[in-house]
Order: sequence, then structure tokens, then C-alpha cells
Amino acid sequence: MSDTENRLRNEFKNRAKGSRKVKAPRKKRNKLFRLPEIKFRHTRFVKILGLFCLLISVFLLIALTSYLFTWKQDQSYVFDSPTFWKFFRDSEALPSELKERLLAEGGIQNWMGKLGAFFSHQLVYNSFGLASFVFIAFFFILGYRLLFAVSIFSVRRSLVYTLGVLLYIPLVIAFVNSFINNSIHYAEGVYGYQTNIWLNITLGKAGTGFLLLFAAFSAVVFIFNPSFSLFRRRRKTELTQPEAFNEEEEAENILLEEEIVFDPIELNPREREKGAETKTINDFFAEKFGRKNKARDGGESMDSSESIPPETTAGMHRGENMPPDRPENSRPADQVLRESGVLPESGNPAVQKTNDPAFSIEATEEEKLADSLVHEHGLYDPTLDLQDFRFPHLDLLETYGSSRPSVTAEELEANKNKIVGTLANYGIDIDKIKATIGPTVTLYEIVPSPGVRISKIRNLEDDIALSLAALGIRIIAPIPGRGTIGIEVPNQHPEIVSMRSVMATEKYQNANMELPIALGKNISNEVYIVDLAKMPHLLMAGATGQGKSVGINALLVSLLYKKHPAQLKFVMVDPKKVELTLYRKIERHYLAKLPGEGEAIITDTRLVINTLNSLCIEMDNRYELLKDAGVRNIKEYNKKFVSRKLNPNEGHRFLPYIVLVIDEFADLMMTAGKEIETPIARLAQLARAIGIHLVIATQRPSVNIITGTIKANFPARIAFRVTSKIDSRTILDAGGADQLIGRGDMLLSTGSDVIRLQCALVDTPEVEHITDYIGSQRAYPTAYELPEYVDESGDGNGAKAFDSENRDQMFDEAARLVVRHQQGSTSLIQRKLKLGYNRAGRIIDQLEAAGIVGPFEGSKARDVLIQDEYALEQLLNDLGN
Ligand SMILES: Nc1ncnc2c1ncn2[C@@H]1O[C@H](COP(=O)(O)OP(=O)(O)OP(=O)(O)O)[C@@H](O)[C@H]1O
Repeated sequence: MSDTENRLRNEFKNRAKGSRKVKAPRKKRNKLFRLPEIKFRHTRFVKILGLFCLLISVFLLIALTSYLFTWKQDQSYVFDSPTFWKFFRDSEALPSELKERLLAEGGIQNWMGKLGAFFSHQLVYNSFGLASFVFIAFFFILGYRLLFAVSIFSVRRSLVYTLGVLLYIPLVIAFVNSFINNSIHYAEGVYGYQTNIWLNITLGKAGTGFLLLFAAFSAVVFIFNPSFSLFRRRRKTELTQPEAFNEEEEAENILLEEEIVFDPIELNPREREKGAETKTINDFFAEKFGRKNKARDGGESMDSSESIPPETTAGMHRGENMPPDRPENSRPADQVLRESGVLPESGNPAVQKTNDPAFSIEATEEEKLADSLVHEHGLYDPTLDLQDFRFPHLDLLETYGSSRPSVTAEELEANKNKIVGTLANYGIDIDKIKATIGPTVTLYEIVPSPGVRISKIRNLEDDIALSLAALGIRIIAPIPGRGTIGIEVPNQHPEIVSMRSVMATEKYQNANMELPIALGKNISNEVYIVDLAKMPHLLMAGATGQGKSVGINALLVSLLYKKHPAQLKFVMVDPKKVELTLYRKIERHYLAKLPGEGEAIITDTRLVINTLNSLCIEMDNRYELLKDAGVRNIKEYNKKFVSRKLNPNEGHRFLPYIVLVIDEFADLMMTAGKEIETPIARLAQLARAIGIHLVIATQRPSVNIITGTIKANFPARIAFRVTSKIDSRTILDAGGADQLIGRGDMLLSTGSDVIRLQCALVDTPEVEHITDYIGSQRAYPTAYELPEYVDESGDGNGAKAFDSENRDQMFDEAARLVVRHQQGSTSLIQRKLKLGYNRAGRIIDQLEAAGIVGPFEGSKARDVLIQDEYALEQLLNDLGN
């Protein structure tokens, strides 16, 4: 994918330069090229406009402030100038006594000169009085929004508030002033003064007073909604702090790609080309293809006889902190959820309209009920339990020196000469050679002369590498889909890609992904972000000291900056007992563990097995919930839950994503083998839809650790430097990882492509700052509890044993119910016997153990193994004895 983008970008640049060697792109692509051009101009224009608005804001701030002190001196000039233009053009046109006074007083006093004096006078005296100060805020908000593409306050809302302030405040001031004799006359402006007089005549003073009070009251009601309990504060993530976006600007500059095209005949590097456009193309693609959001889901099967209670207090922590009534909930909730991708951009799915006149669907009873609940209480907000939670901010991260690649022209020239020379030695002529400078390596892309066979170059791979004599050379012949040959040569002074520079980019900040991971930068120095939810699992390998732990930290940190504790939980396994301990501090925010266990970060193998099995149970439970809700995946499920279409009394709850991170997988496989492999494979196969994702790292990428089963289920793999070609093949099914240079230099394989990336650096102190920051905030009472798993490994046949002593009191009744309906479903038991989901789940497990229902089968109901009630009664008797 990134290759395609690269290709488009490079060809685009060549076109721009009019390079004679580039083939004319096909017509269809032409369209793609032209579109971004419009976008560049557009974004530049918008930025300039933003800057201009900020300028106006500053201008007004100074001019209006100065007006408070200088209005007396300046006013007569503004008043007495015969025309507007004359006032600005020359003071000659002024009446003579005014001219003299002007000279004597040293000219216009306003700190912003004539322009300041004029506009302040027009705004304050002639229009809205002191209320004109609101223009400063308005232009600031508008300018900030346009320049940094960050909304600190909705522009539409600022416009409404500005108008409100302009219309209302002057009236109040004029009204108050009318009781005071020596008031300052510019305070209300002409508008306030005249309108107040007219109101006084029409309504009298008392009437005017009441009207103003009424207007104030209406404004409060309009803004805060008619319930008069406590107003909810707006939740604002600190990610959108202004500093963050200064960083963003900086990162945008950093992003400028550097590319040099050599002409083998002249052997002179052409001038470097600025690459701001490059980024915008990516943005263009991201915007074009990345932001499609599905509309609402289809039918559902909720029992209409049961009503959803207004307060959906379900959820992992069952609403301990949830207020009984939530006015004003709907706006922040849907804002929060839109941010987290649970809702489509366009707003509440429950009230989305279709434009198609010929076809309309009558809402079902449940939908109407859900709509009315949403209308009354707003959307369910899972983050409400920790509504004050503040996301970590970018200042907790380090900037590591300069993040511009420092490859000199000499270095490029020398490498190019070596490449050209070496190839010439083997009789290979080249047409063109092009360099793309990345953070750690520079890619020299060679277009061979017509008639040169690529296989010839491929055969010479080792010779070329030898004569270039540098560690880390990787030859890609041909670069897939491009017909050129790539030679990656390490830079003499590699750049450290700081996590801060990656996270500050617009690409990460605006990433419309479920679980965005900022991995680092690619060969073109562009920020590379992937969605873990789409991967859907990740295998990482690399020899010791090559950057694996840093990679895991980068992954965890990227998620911590984007996901609220209500939306994401980690299960951490760290057999080495050192790497992940820092995350202990965020246990009650982000970690999940088995009930009754002390430590959330698991180091003991036995416990790992139990946890993996517990995750399998969680997966099965979630599948049941999804099935009951009639949806296909966690995103649709949560969307439905948030729109209050799922009844928490039936066990439904908001489902956070769960990311399982295993830091050293080899240790586990050595000690427990199949016991680990089986649940891992099961989770990897099935857990994608229900939001459980696995990240597994290992130092020893041998075939007995990364087995065929594991490999088959982990299409996305990352290789840091490994010691042998065999290891590289084990991980990536291709060589190359043995040629990496270490320190976070890595290859990402996503099934089809292998991409070279420089991992973003997050050092231990940074992780510590982040976990301290999160850890110091209010947390849930406990870590997220995974379902209980009873270890039955001592039991001969491996099947779950039936424990007659501990069977649930409702066991017999549930058994009869299941047999009567011939349907082995947890939700049936729950609904008919009015039990909680967990208890019903336990009972169905007991029924399975007793041989009454079959095993869990994904989306299907379990088989009922007992045909009639007579047979069941016999069985129950036997069990009783
Ligand atoms: N992305 C990176 N950028 C710059 N330097 C890095 C990067 N990743 C790792 N390093 C350097 O390499 C060192 C080792 O990295 P790291 O601890 O991640 O290795 P590791 O593969 O986890 O080793 P081990 O398996 O022994 O724990 C780091 O201390 C750091 O100096």
C-alpha cells in the first residue's frame, strides 16, 4: 500500500520536474495526480487565511485595548475627518484647527495608528460598545482552526455566541447605564444606546428589564439544556493542546521528503526538492479512502416485551460512578464516541435520515424505544465512570536531537558513484538513479537501461553488497510493481525517530483507526501508522538488543495516547519480569487480570495458561453477546449498545478492546508448548471480530517457537535485526532481516508486502512519565476482571468435569428449560430465569460439563444433547446421586 503511494508520489515529482526519463503515466492515474494539486493550493490558502484571522485578532486586541485609553484624543479626528479616505490618506484634508491640534498632540494616539483608531471607533463607539471585544476571540478561534486544523471551539458555535454577545451585552450595559448619570458613553455603542431608548419607550424600564432577564434565561436554557441539575463539564483531551500542534507543524516540516535524482551522464545531483506535497498526497489518500464510515446496522432481535431501563449501568465496572440522571449527556457522549470511531462522522445513527423518497423503513418498537431513550438520556457514554480522565500529553515524550536526516550531498554522491561503478564493472548500464533519504537508510532506486535483465542484477546481489561493503545493505530486485531495482544503503548518521515527532503529526492525531499504532517512519521519511484492529494480530521477533522492547513500548504508548481506559484493556505477559513492569502503575486504568490474582502483569507460566483460557471464555461470551445483538463485530455491537438498543439487564455491556501482549514468547513455548499454543491459535483465529488482539514478541524466532499454526494465524509480522537468514525466513518467509542495522531498524510484513521502517524510539523514562501521569489519576476500583477459569488440567480426559456439589441452584431448572426449548443458549437461560449474564454463562458451562449441551460453536447455539425431559430427569437424578 505504501509502495503504491510512494510510487505515485515519486512519479508525481518526476512529472513536476519534467524528467525526460519517466514514462508518461497512464490516463487513469493522471486523475489521481491532479487532485492533490488542488489540495495543496487549497490547504495553503486556508493556512494563509488562518494566519490572517489571527492577525486580525491581534490587531483588534491591541487597537481595542488602546482605545480604552486613547479614545478621547483620537475621537475628534475620526469624527471630524470629512471622508473616510481622507482620514487615511493625508491630514491635509483635515480642518485647519484640527490639523494644528493633531500636530500639537503628536498625531493619532491609538497604538495601532490610524487604522486602529478608525476601526476601534467604528466597532466600539459606533456599533457595539465594549461587546466588540468578542471579535478578538472570534477571529482567534477561526484563525487557530484554519491554521492548525484544530478545533478549540466549534466555529459555528463561536459565531452564534459572538452574535449573542454583540446583540445582548450592549443592551444590558445601556440598560444599566440609563440609571447611572456619568457613565462612559462608548460602553454600549450606538446600537446599545439607541435600541435601549426604543425599548424603554416601547416597554418601559421594567419591561425592558424583564425582557433582558428573559433573554438571559433563554440563553442559559439554550446552551445548557433544560435540566437544572449539575452541568457537565466538557471533556477535552490534552492531545489537542496548542503545544501539541506546534509540534505538529514542526513534524510537518520534518516530514519534508528529500529526494535527489542523479543523471548518470552529468553525475550531478539536481537540486533537492521540497516535499510538503508528498505529505499532502498521503493525506489526500487517507481522507479519500480512510474515512469511510458505515452507516447504521440492520435489523435486530430484541425482546420487545422487556423495556430497557433508562440507565444502562452495565459495563465492566457496572457504573459505580454513574450519576442517576445525565442531562447534557448526548453531546459529549457522541463527541467522545465519534472520536473513538464507534459512531459515524455524521452523528447519531438513530436519527440518521435517508434521502430516498421511494423507500422508507418503519422503525420497530425497539428502535423507537431506543430512540426515545437516547432522546431522553443521550447516548450511553462508556467513559463516564472516569469522565475526568486526562490523556497523556506530548510533553511527556522526549525530542531526540534533530530529527532531520543528515545525509550530505557528498555521502550521496559517493554511494551513487560506488553503485554506478560496481554495476558498470558487471556490464550493467543504468538509465537513471534516484535517491530517497530515509531516517536510517537511503534507497537508491535504479532504472536499468533497456535490455538489461533484472535477473542479472539479482544474481549479482552479493557482489554488489560486497563492493559497497556496508552493513545493512539490502537489495530489492525488482521493487514489487515498479520494475526498478532498489538498493538500501545505511546512512552514516542515522536519525533517531522520536515518538514525539511521530505522534505530533496530523496523520497520527487524526488517524481514523480503531487501534492506531505509530510504528515509526518509512524509507521516504513518512510517518507510518497501522491499525492493530485490522492487522489483526502481530508477531514481533528480533535478536536481543535490536529494539524489540522499544517496539512494544511504541505500540503500547500509541494506544495509550488514543484510547480511554473504558475503551481498551491490556493483558500483559512478561516472563522476563522486567520489561513491562512499568505498566503496573496503570493497572486499575488499563490492565485486565484474572479474578483474585494479585499482579496484573503475568510472569508465571501456569497463570499465563489460565489467562489465555480465560480470554478464550471471554471470547466465547462476547460471541454470544454479538449473536444476541445480531451484529457481526465489536464495532457494530458497541455502536448499538451506545444507542441504547441493547438491554444491559440481558447481560449486554460496553465491550472494551483487549490487547494481549506477550513479551517473551519463546520462554512460554519452551515450558508449556501445546498448552500455550492451542489457546493462542484459537484466539488468533477467532478473536478478531470481538476485539481481542494479540501481540507476541520473541527473541528466538526458531521454528519450534514460531510454529506453523502460530505463523498461519499471524499475517502481520515485524522483524528487527536477526542473526541469520534462516531466522529471517522463519519470521518473514523472506530474507532481509539479517541485513538490518539494529537500533529499531525493522521490516514489517503484512502478508504481501515487506516494508522497511525505522521504529519510533520511546525510552524507559518516557514510559515512566506516561504511566506516572495516568497512574496518578482517578482509577477504577480494580483492574478489569476477566472471566474465571478453573484449571482442570489434573483431570484425565481433559474435558471439563462436572462438579455436582458446586452446581448452581438454578442448574436443574436451566437444564429443563434448555431441553424443553432444544436450544442451548445463554441468553435463553438469562431471559427466562432472569439471571445475570455471568451466572447464566456459568450454568451453561455446567450444563456442558454434565453432558446436557454440546460445546460452544461460535455463532451457532450449542447443541442440546438430551432429547426429551424424561431422559433429562433421569440424568438429573444420576447427577444428584
Ligand atoms: N527505535 C529505536 N531508535 C533508536 N535506538 C533504538 C531504537 N530501538 C532500540 N534502540 C536502542 O537499542 C537498545 C536496545 O533496544 P531494546 O531494549 O528494545 O532491545 P531488545 O530487542 O528488547 O533487547 P532484549 O531482547 O535484550 O530486551 C535501546 O536501549 C536503544 O538504545
